Amino acid sequence: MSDLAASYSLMTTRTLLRAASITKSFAGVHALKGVSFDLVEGEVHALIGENGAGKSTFTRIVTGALSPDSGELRIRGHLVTRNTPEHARSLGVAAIYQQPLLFPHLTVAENIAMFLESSATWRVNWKSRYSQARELLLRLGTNLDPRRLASSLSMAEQQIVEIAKAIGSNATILFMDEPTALLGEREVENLFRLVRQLRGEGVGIVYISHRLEEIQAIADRITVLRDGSTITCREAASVDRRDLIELMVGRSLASIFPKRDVPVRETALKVEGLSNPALGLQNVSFAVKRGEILGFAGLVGSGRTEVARTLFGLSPAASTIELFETPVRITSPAQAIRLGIGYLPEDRRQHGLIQEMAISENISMANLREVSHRGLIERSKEEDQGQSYIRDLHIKASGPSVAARTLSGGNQQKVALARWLAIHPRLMILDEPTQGVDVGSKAEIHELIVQMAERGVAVILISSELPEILGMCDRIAVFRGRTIVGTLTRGEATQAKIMALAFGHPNALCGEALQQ
Ligand SMILES: Nc1ncnc2c1ncn2[C@@H]1O[C@H](COP(=O)(O)OP(=O)(O)OP(=O)(O)O)[C@@H](O)[C@H]1O
Repeated sequence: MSDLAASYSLMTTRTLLRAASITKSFAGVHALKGVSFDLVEGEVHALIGENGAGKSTFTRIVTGALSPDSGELRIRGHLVTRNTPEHARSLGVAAIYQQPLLFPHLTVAENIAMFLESSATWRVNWKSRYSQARELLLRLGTNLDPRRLASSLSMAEQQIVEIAKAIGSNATILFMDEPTALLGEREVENLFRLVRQLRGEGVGIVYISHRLEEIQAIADRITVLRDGSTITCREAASVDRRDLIELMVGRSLASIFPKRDVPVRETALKVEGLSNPALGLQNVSFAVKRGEILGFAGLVGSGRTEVARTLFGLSPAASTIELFETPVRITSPAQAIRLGIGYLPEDRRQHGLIQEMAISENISMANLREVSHRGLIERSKEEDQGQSYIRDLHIKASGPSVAARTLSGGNQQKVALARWLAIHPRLMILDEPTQGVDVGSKAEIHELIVQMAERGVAVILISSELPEILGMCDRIAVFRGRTIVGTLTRGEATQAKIMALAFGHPNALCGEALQQ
């Protein structure tokens, strides 16, 4: 028996979950070829792997959303032969996903109650619903109002409600699939504090993330999946970031942030005193040149995404901006696209891909002219275009005609990016472009961004990952309170300076102040 098999065959009283040789195929795609994994009480066990390695499929099998083709699954000592979401929940399994799944027209308290109360509870005790919700949210270190409608919450706030739901159900086995993807630094710290607290209470946490710094900060053990198989399980303290990357991709990676110096050309976009009362934006001023990558840093809700939405015409501003020396007032996304503006949004479920449509249709959507002849879409042209992006962006898919929903999260992100590359933008706004993307693909997306800059595209890069912002950008505009509070050049920017500006530390107003 191999060391790996031996370690998985040991089942102690502290073992919460044990999966052995799990396999799963989808119409010819071998998603899991033999996954073994175990989780003990009071540990954070990270599950990592490239996009498409099988992490979500494994999660869905343990949470009862999918049945495995073969293999053995034991949850808290029970051999699970026919799993369902209800059964998994009754055994103490809960999961939090990267994309919150709240009912938008219900309040925070109602969303939590819907999840925790049985449908047989007809008499609604509003007072206890609200106090229960408030108590859970306070445990998470937030004073979010339980009476707020879910539709009014930011992505980070929605994620916090998801976590409150899981915690409220007293889960002892908690899957967290990219839980920090939509959170800012402060929320991540809050979450980690809570994860440690839960671990101390004996909860076992399966932590899935592409952010290796996070894995190293929070995990006790790490299991690496590659192409649907378990490659290794290690003590977190015994491996470094480079080891993890090599174990995940099966090769070594030279550089994660490959920013090359690109000559900066004339001004592409000049924004002066931009306000958008509907989004709370006030007096935002900045400029970005062709060939330049301008970073937008700041906490979630600080105004970064709101500026992007305004520039793309999703929520029009009252005033004009100057695009390639021409004053324009952008009132719709269609107009923005005609003017050469591409926008990869942060929330790809809402504004990103159409899940039932083919990869090629999703890619051609914003520039149908390129694949049409005399007003009619030529499917073969569309598929050729899809195939070339599948090749260039290393999208893991069997072909351009498969539905977007069959792709793993990271590969969907690449399809969303391809859509905007296909419009040949002059100004590209990328909101968290590498969110949920594995390290290898991340390096590829960074390379694509640099190539865009080399072709003279002006790029605005919004990211909550400071190493990404510092590694990729020529200048960094820092947001706080829905305006820009300062910009830093590549040379002067440090993580500490950006954080100080973002949090409003009085001694940290370095860099050129934009609000003069
Ligand atoms: N419903 C489905 N139909 C067809 N193929 C699927 C389906 N669900 C998953 N797959 C395939 O199974 C493989 C594993 O996908 P999975 O989503 O588990 O990967 P992952 O490790 O979670 O990736 P990511 O990090 O991108 O989220 C991928 O090749 C994916 O395309």
